[in-house]
Amino acid sequence: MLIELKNVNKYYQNGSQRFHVLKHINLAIDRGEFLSIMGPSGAGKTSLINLIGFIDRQFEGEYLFNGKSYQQASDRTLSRIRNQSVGFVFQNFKLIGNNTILENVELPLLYGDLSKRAAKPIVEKALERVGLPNSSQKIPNELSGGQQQRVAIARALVHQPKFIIADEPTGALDSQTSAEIMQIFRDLNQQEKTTIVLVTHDSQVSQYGERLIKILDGAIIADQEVTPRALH
Ligand SMILES: Nc1ncnc2c1ncn2[C@@H]1O[C@H](COP(=O)(O)OP(=O)(O)OP(=O)(O)O)[C@@H](O)[C@H]1O
Repeated sequence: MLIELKNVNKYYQNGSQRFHVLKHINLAIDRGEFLSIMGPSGAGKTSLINLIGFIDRQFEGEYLFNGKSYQQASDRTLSRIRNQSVGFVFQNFKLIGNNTILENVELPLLYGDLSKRAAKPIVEKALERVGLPNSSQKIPNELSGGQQQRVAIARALVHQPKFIIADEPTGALDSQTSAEIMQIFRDLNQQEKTTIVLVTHDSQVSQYGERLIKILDGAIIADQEVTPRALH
């Protein structure tokens, strides 16, 4: 199992108030899965993926990644694991505006100690993979929203992470562009066996995955297979 959460509980402390944001979460995600997470605003989706993505480890219970717990690891170890293992894609792309597309996408490789010269062909290939050849010298503002999200996907993929976390990746896109972006995720999952954990409000978008969990008030209330029929 790639990811295993065992009886995870999380609380936010605000002054004297203690808020139970994740309740008894048991969740196992295998290599190669494409899991969508749905739930209303405030249900705890972001809290859950922050934990899975090694951003947050203030929780009770167990998180095993490749069978190993990092709950007691140093901050340095945790960021190393995060940089090596996870590719993040966000709703608002989070590209660096003053940097070229090449500079944005090469970052995870430079963190991994590759030289710029060695990174360049890998970046070009990743941009081609997401349908954006010949744009590496542009800056993000010269691209459409959908194109910027393609760049963000290339950046998330370029260092071959163990899994991708996509947090509302279509939230800022029109429906046609959303469908194009979701098709890229589906292709990555089906052709390259990329493990994907996707958060969405949009039930249409959740149908691109193969498994759907629903959370409500911090608890998983459904865990179901997405049938191909549901695609239409
Ligand atoms: N740092 C924090 N301190 C206290 N409460 C918090 C904190 N972060 C989130 N919360 C609360 O926890 C609940 C769950 O938040 P979370 O962001 O995980 O939900 P979400 O499902 O991702 O919502 P959205 O879809 O709006 O992003 C919300 O009620 C939120 O107000």
